Amino acid sequence: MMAAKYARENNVPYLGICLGMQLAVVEFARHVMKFPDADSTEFNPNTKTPCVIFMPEGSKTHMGGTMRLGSRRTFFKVTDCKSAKLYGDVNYVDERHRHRYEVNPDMVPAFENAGLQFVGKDETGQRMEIIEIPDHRFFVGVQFHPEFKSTPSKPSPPFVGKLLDTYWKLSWSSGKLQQTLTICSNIHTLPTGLIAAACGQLDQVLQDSCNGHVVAAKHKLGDSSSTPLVHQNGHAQKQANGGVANGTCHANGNGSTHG
Ligand SMILES: NC(=O)CC[C@H](N)C(=O)O
Repeated sequence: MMAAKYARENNVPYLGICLGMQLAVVEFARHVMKFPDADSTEFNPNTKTPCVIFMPEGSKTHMGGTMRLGSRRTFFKVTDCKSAKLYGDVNYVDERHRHRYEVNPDMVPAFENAGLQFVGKDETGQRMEIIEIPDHRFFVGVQFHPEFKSTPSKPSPPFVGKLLDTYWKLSWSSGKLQQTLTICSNIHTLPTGLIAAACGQLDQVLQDSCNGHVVAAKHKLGDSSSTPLVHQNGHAQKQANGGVANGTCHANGNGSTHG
């Protein structure tokens, strides 16, 4: 909660996942909306300001069966937001879930009046999936777990966005993000991989760096049309001289070694 407060007040990039989003909401209620006893009923069942409440899915009582679990759909309700841009301006995303408590839907209008946006919701509009503070450089909370679908060569968009914004204070306004990424992608430094990941081109960059080249990513954010050219979990054969046969390389290992 202190980390969320510090990030919010000091314009430090913040990505809250599941409980991280819930705590950011409680923090916002306490310190922006001035409800000192705001809480999650998970921690204080008697709070007079229950901003996060038990919202079971499936059984309402059976322990173990009350969890909102697995892949669920999130619809973007605000199209001009950072999360929608990161996911490639899609209408919805499917991400994995694992929780029982959620933002109290009855308090959403009050939160929105105070400047907290609920940019992603489930199909009923009752379950809050993504929050953002529009005035902040990068303050994003997700009720789902983006890490579950994140892989080395296709990192999840919220993580890429947080890292990109940490390295550069990006301009997220319409049309500017692509321009900023194009400029950044010409800098041949560590973030080349990050840019490539954001553009769905990490496979290409890994392939080219195996061949001794470093290339700038050119495709637009969210464009996943590039064809993977390397083994992501692969079986390329490493030669005795330490080289990799056929110019192939691994994103995360498991190659066999000869000699
Ligand atoms: N995965 C989590 O962070 C769980 C958050 C919270 N304890 C819930 O069940 O809602």
